[in-house]
This record gives sequence, structure tokens and C-alpha cells, in this order.
Amino acid sequence: MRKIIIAIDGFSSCGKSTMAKDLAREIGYIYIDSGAMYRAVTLYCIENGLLHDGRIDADKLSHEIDNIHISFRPNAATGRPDTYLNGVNVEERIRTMEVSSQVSPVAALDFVREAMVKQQQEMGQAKGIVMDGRDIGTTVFPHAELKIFVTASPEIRAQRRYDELKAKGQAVDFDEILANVKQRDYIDQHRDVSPLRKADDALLLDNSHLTIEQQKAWLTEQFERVAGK
Ligand SMILES: Nc1ncnc2c1ncn2[C@@H]1O[C@H](COP(=O)(O)OP(=O)(O)O)[C@@H](O)[C@H]1O
Ligand SMILES: Nc1ccn([C@@H]2O[C@H](COP(=O)(O)OP(=O)(O)O)[C@@H](O)[C@H]2O)c(=O)n1
Repeated sequence: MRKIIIAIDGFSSCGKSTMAKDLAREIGYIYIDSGAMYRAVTLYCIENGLLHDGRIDADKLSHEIDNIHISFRPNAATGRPDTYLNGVNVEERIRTMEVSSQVSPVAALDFVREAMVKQQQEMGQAKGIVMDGRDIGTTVFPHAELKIFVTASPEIRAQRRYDELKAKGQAVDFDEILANVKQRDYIDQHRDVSPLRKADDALLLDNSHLTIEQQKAWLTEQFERVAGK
């Protein structure tokens, strides 16, 4: 089978990382969660006083962006890569509601996207990669051999995220999560730079009523069809 690039885009919390990570593990590809990179930049802003009451000090961030180094290292216990920000494991801290509620405006900044896209493209140079996000099939890898666009209803997506955070022991409120999911979808779809949209050549997957196993089987089938050509 030839080595390909698999781009998985779509709305917030619909299961992109779950299916991307599982497929990558099964076929021996590298898995990159591009959303984790925007989350890590947001955490940097929070921890370094660049975000106040939802306002970003974009000027200061533009001067510091080259000092923000994000990498991934495997975690044997979870079976997925952990995110590191300037050498520190931030995997847990980037998944909080505090970060979720501020990440989309940070990710809308042109210089932030430019820096992240450059790193993502370098990660995909040798192919054999599954990357999930919002603009992977449209901007990061417009020539990806397999592109998927995932969607599910906002209520179902919010319920999935609610269950996940609750299982981790975080104090969560369903309505707050639903509002966050809808707000991020809106910002992600309406920003000027690389807005969230389905690439013309992406396959659409509505997984509202699919189990994790069913969506993975579907994705594996698509991979075998394309990589086996
Ligand atoms: N088909 C599915 N049915 C039910 N839960 C799912 C499904 N796919 C993923 N999940 C769960 O939904 C949550 C969000 O999935 P995730 O992969 O993090 O989404 P995304 O990467 O799109 O934000 C996770 O807790 C995951 O286990
Ligand atoms: N390629 C990407 C990935 C994420 N993002 C931004 O980063 C946020 C967090 O991404 P994520 O994939 O972790 O989001 P979840 O759907 O997992 O909650 C998104 O809401 C987008 O604002 C982006 O702009 N481009």
C-alpha cells in the first residue's frame, strides 16, 4: 500500500480525534491533533498574561509566537500523543473549559495560523500521517489523498464532550458546553483566514447515529480503498 496523507476536518467535538487516532494506531501512521496546537497557544496566552477578559494582546503575541514551541510525545497509558508546550506536558490543561472558551478567537489570528500551518506541513512531509482539525483538507494539505469532513448535531456533540469531561472528574454544565460548541462553530466558520468548510473533494460523514466502532470501520474502509489503489 502507498503512504498517503489523511485529512479529517469538521465541527467541534464530533469524534474526529477519536477516529483519527484509532486509525493511525492501526495502520502505523503518525497522528497529529492540530486543535491541540491552537489550544496550547491559548494556554500560553492565559499563563503569560496575554488574555484579559477575553481580549487578546495580539501585538505582544505576534512578537512571542516564534518562542512558542509545540510538540507531541507518545503516552503509552492513553495510547495517544500528549501535547507539550515549550517542553512541558500540557495535555490535561489544554482540555479545560477555560481554554475551550478562548481558543477560537486566538485561532482566528492570521499570524498564529501561519505559524501553526508551517509546523503542520513540516510534520506531513514524509506522508504516513493522519491529521485532524478545521482546515487540514483545505489549507494545510490541499493535496491530501483522503479527506473526510465529519459532522453531527450540536446537541449530540455537546453530550459527548459533557460525558468525557464528567468522566475526567471536571465540574461541567451541559448548557455551557452546548453554548461553547455552537460559539466555536460560528467563529471557526466565519473567520477570514482558512474558515472551517468542507473541501470540495472531502467525503462527508454524519456520525450522529454511529458508534465509535462503526465510524472507525467506515474510515478504515476508505483508507484501504484509497491507499490500495
Ligand atoms: N460515534 C461516537 N459516539 C459516541 N461518542 C463518541 C463518538 N465518537 C467520539 N465520541 C466521544 O466524543 C467525545 C469527543 O470526541 P473527539 O474525538 O475528542 O472529538 P473531536 O476531535 O471532533 O473534537 C470523546 O469523548 C469521544 O470518546
Ligand atoms: N486546524 C485547526 C484545528 C483547531 N482549530 C481551532 O482550535 C479549536 C480547538 O480545536 P479542537 O480540535 O481541539 O476542538 P474540539 O473539537 O476537540 O473541541 C477549534 O475550535 C478551532 O477554533 C483551528 O482553527 N484549526
